[in-house]
Amino acid sequence: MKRIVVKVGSNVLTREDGKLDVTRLSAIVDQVAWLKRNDYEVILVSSGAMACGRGELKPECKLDTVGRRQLFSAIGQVKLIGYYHNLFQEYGLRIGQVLTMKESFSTRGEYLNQRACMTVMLKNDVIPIVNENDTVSITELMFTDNDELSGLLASMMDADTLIILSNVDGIFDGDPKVPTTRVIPFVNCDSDLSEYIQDTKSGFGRGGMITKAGIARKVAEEGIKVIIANGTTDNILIDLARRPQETIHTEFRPNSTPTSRVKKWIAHSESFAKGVVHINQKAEEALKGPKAVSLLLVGVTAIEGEFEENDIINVVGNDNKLIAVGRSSYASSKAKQHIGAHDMKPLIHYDYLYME
Ligand SMILES: Nc1ncnc2c1ncn2[C@@H]1O[C@H](COP(=O)(O)OP(=O)(O)O)[C@@H](O)[C@H]1O
Ligand SMILES: N[C@@H](CCC(=O)OP(=O)(O)O)C(=O)O
Repeated sequence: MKRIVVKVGSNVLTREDGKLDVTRLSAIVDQVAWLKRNDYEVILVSSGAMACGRGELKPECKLDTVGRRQLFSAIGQVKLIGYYHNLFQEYGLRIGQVLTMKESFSTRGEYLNQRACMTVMLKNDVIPIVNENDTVSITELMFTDNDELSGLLASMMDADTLIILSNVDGIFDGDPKVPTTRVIPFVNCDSDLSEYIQDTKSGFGRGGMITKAGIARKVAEEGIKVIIANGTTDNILIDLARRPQETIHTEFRPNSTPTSRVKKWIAHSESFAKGVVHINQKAEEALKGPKAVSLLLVGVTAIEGEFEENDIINVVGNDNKLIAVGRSSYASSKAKQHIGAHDMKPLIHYDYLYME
């Protein structure tokens, strides 16, 4: 059985007037039902709460961005999940709602709890329908958008494929509005797409194509195939499953050596880091080299923050650019005492070191 995470973006589910496109939502349900009949396990990450709420009421007074988000998503999520419930029920399929937030993945324990929740649903043939809990996740620890959430889930659930549905056919080799630009069919983990992607977002989306491509690359590096395709195209999910070669999309080719489960967790934990470790040029070269190496204290030049053994820490080079994320084998107090020291156990063992 193949496990797929399907992310349906705001732009797929929103009409031009900002309200929910029920016809499109229904078409997505039809396609997911087809996937289920064809032995795919599906986790659906669905945006659309705001779109659903927007059409429901006119606020009594002028609201700021946070207030609007809280109000509309609170009303909208109920309606959104109601549509999914009714439409999937027509196919005899059971759904479950998962509202989550970035903080719910911040420790290994919480991460495993989220995984257990999804696993028990899949085992019982329930389709998880996931969205960020927009009513309460308003801090800087918000997901950039649901692309980030779907990448995290695909990685956490060891999915075979992550399909990100947006309102474009894939990543274009220039501005998608220019008629001469074309969709890039394949992207390798090490390709640089920065010259192609514009810093524009479609009407109702949050992250834009830059974050989508960043997430896609990270997930593909972990050994999961990532597809970016157009969710407004009829039967796109069925066509991607049945005749991918003839179906327009961008595929991020998965790395052939899959990442271990614990590294996958670390890979998506950068924002929960409790400390920052600065390393010298030689250490940076060693980490980036072809051999698998641990980070030794001898290459460390400075340590910021207070952390305990097993906390997540970020590793930066001379230019302060993030090089790696890892799990510390020391508390910061002890590590700071031994900066530059030889013959000590590694600060981050290779098994717990994820290179950016
Ligand atoms: N090179 C590119 N190829 C495709 N889309 C691009 C590119 N550069 C920028 N974009 C923009 O990214 C948008 C999709 O991202 P986003 O607004 O976050 O959608 P969603 O809500 O579906 O996640 C497209 O509508 C397009 O305007
Ligand atoms: N959680 C929000 C959507 C977040 C968002 O816009 O994400 P995206 O569809 O990736 O641009 C909602 O349900 O309205």
